[in-house]
Amino acid sequence: MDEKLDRLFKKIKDQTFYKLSASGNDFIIFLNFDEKITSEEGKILAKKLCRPKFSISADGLILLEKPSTSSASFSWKFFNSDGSEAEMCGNGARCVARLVEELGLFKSPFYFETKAGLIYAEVKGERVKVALTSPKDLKLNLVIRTDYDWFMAHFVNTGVPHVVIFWDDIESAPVEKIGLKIRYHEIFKPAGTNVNFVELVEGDKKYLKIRTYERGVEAETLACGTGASASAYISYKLGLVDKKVDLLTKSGEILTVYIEDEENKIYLEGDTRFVFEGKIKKEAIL
Ligand SMILES: N[C@@H](CCC[C@H](N)C(=O)O)C(=O)O
Repeated sequence: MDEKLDRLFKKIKDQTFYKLSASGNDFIIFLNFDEKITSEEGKILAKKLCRPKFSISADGLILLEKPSTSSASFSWKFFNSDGSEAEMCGNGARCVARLVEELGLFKSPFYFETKAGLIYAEVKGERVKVALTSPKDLKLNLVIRTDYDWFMAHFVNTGVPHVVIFWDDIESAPVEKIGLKIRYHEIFKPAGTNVNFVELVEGDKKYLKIRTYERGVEAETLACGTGASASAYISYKLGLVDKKVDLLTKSGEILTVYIEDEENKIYLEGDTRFVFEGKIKKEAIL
């Protein structure tokens, strides 16, 4: 094992890590309130521990840390499984809120700090509701040309960037083929974007079907909270759905989004699962 990894393993070998899942979007979480694990080490841990088959496997890794403001109970650093740091993660937010409540660290409702801003969380057993940061940079009716085809799409930032494309039959949506092309499309440079495919249900303004190609996972995930929120918000702005929408995710679980347009607020609610806690073995980071 190289010296850097050896030093990192010595730092974390006696620490408990936690694994939680929010509608199939799963995360490894460390309590890093002493900030022993640096950001650079968080990036390494995400890339090593999120690997399926060779390690724990997850869509992202989260370090919980002290807040920089008294209006927050804690802060976090969020890393995608490719090691890239993201400003926000809706399902990750639901998982950390469930964890800190279960561990008795904080009693919800509370706020916590992310790079996108303060996130409000309410925990009721396995069900967690979070308020995202206000949606920004809304762009409707974009024509996105790729070397494969052109697409009518919409864009909004719900803490992280999201493109939304309406698709007739979600089962047949080329999520990874087209997702990849749009995720890196020049109009979204340099940060890139997540890409959501959304199917409307005839005559039902309370229900959508969604699949998401996720930036930083560089694949389709089973659910994406900020993606569901972006898709519901854009559908609402286009007059296609009501203020409360249930979204059927790839995992088969339902995420519910509430749009408080007057406050420019989006609430995301769904179930969470607390699936594991334990210590890391050295081979998990080799
Ligand atoms: N799955 C997350 C999104 C996490 C961040 C995303 N991968 C990005 O880098 O933009 C969610 O539930 O919002």
